[in-house]
Amino acid sequence: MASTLATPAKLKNLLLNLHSRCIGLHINDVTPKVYLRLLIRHLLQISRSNSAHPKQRRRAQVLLISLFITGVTLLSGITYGTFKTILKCYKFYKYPWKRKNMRPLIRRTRSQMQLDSGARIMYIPEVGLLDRQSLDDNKLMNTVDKKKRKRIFIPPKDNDIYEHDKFLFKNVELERAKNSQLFYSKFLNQMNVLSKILIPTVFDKNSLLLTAQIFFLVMRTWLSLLVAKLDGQIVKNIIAGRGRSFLWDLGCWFLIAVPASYTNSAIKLLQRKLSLNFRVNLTRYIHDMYLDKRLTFYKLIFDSKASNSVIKNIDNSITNDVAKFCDATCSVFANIAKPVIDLIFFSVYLRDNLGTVGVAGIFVNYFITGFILRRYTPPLGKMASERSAADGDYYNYHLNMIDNSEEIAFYQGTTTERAKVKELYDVLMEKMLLVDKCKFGYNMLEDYVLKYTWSGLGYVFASIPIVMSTLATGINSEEKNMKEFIVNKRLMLSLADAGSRLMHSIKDISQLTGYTNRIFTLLSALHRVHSLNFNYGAVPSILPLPTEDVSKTLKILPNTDNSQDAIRGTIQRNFNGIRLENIDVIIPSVRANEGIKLINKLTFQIPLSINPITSKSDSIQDLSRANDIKLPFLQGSGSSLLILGPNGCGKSSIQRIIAEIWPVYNKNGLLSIPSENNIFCIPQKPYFSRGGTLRDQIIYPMSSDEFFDRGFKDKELVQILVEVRLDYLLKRGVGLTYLDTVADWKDLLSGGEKQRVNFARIMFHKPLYVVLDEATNAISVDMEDYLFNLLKRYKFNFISISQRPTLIKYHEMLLEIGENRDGKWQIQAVGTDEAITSIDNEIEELEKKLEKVKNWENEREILQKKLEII
Ligand SMILES: Nc1ncnc2c1ncn2[C@@H]1O[C@H](COP(=O)(O)OP(=O)(O)OP(=O)(O)O)[C@@H](O)[C@H]1O
Repeated sequence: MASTLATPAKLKNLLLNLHSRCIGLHINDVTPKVYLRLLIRHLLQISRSNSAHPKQRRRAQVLLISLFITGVTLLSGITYGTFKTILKCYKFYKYPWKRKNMRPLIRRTRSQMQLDSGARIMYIPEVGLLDRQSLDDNKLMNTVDKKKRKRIFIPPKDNDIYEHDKFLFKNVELERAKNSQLFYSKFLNQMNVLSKILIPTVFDKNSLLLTAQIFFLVMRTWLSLLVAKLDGQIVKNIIAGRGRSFLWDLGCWFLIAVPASYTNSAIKLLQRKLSLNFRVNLTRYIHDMYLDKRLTFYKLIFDSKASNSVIKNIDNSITNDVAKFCDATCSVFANIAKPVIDLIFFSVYLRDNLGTVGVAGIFVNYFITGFILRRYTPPLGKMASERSAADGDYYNYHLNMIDNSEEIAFYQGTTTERAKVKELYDVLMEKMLLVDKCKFGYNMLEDYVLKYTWSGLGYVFASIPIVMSTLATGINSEEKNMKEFIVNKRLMLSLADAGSRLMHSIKDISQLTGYTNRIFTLLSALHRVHSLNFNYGAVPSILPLPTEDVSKTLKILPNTDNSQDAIRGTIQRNFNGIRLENIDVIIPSVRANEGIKLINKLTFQIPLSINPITSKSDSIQDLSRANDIKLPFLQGSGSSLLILGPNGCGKSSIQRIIAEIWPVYNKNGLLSIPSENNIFCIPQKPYFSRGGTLRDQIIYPMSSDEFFDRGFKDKELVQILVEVRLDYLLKRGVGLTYLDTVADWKDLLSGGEKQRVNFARIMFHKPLYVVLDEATNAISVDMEDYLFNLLKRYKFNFISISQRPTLIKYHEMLLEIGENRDGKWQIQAVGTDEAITSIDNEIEELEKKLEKVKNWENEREILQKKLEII
């Protein structure tokens, strides 16, 4: 009993003694209320006063800083907790339906909204980590519905930035900086340009994160310094057998451990967050150029660097390379900043202990070893880039196989495909193994130098001051020496660690160089193609194709001297019709207008007569009217043109020129087209978006969000499906649920059905002008007849491209492209419906009469024979 009573008294005594012995503070009669204030005031006093004992002063400083850091950590934790609690209470009252487990009054079904400014707001379901792990997919979807959604604001695209950056990229590409600078580094120049995308302004969120990271890095180094000192102090106390001081220092040790562990986690979190933010910025930047109205994603195939692996496997570049680049940038920054800050702090501190010569010795050692390591670093950047390319090739080939699985199965092409996949896999493995093989020797050298040589030398340098002071004074104070040695050794090891991390980062920088180069190549290509002056890869001074005329082959292109001027045709938009005037249809290539010419000076227009005044006003009205399904069908002039010609003569290329995805090279070529809402091009190969519903396929390229936003109803789609005779598809589901079915429609629908969906798209969008490329070649004759009559009934103006003359009867005009591939063509009016029907009838009558000719001849012979007998 006595001992239990004595224990609190003993503890109290210990605490009082600790205060008075370690920092000279007497707290016998102090109440807990005033204790903290008194302690801080006393610590401040001692740490400032020159008369205080140096030991006490240092202790006071350490304590003050530890108290400050712990206070800040606790305060930020409490503030965050309070904020979260207030937020929860607010939501609890703001959304009563959540409390009562009811449905909200207005339910958001769509994932994004477009604002007037061009900005978008997206809603992403937030599902906690635990929920994800414990639920299967179906349950997950249900839970997502009930969980809160995260709101993401995407600012509108600023086109000026892209126009401005285009020149920055071009300058670095042309290496203009090389001439004006003494030291030129391609990597640094590329990184300089890319950094403006990663951190656009000084006050950007990312620069704040970066500052926070630097702050925590400095704090980490400083805390390590404190820990090193405390370590030495603790060892000294143990050896001297000072229990109280030992306990005091141990208390400080645990106190410092709180901010130290917080700092380490914060550094990792900030590095990850920064990397993700960089990825968001970069991906957004790429998407803005790659997926916009200038059709960069299509035109990239014509870029001068289209054969580069970065552009060839652009899917891999946009997804994998961007992520790797952002991770590598952040980790290189942390890997360099950490040791550099360590080196500065530790060397300043060590200079007091080891002297200038000692620190200089350490740095000379660093530089020599750094030089050796740099000398033997394998070209990791290049290898990383090659490995990434091989990765992309392998992945892409698999993707290609998935896309064309049915075709390959029909051809029984498994063996060939397997050989190709194996070859690509072997290349990938070889590249990966090569990287590891190259790293093997280097890692050995690195380990020997950094781990063992440096720590060995560390012991030498750490022992220098002890040996020197022992020699000078002749006294060997074990206790003091032990403390000094422990502190110096810890700092030396930290310094060696910092130095080795700096050396390790040589390898990381080398890898980063590879990724930077890939990303830079990707962005330069995107800038080139996105530019309004994109010249479809025209290169000046390229010889024209060899022709029969030898003298011609020797001639250097006159028109492509300046590649910017390669495209000289004129495009007139918002025209109330489609008109081509003197247009040379040329395959885009490096030879520009000297490339392969498919059709010469093509000239035609639909409708036949266009009033230039109505053209202007109609095009403005059309923008608001064209897509409104509630309005009756537009009563266009119903003109039609059929383009006939043999395979490969350039029929689809005319459609490409009308759709503005191929250029008009010749100077006197004039292309006049309606506003983009009024023209609809149906490509030869039907396209179906992946993972979409049947509704998404019918309304493509409109999104289902827009469909509902604009007040369209499913029943209108049903009406359209009835028109194109696809309504039987709906019977596969209950009610209209089949419209919501998500499937791989490209594989699910038959060839003819796919083409009929194309007609449903036309009926839904109701453009004034339609260009159809072999849009009915998989459809039966009676259905084809019905669909063309449908187009005529609703008075669409349409251009059909085909090689079947049977389609002539559905068109008013016929454009025939020559059989001889000499670029010649002719256009003629086919006539009205009545005329064609009458011609058809006449032909039929004549054919019937011809069938009877034989009978008549037989009859004549019989009659003649009878006459002879008589
Ligand atoms: N991106 C391209 N690069 C190089 N050549 C191309 C490209 N696109 C088309 N061509 C070539 O242009 C020529 C005309 O192609 P186009 O698609 O216009 O033919 P078409 O008359 O529509 O033939 P078909 O009736 O078989 O569809 C073809 O010889 C084709 O190989």
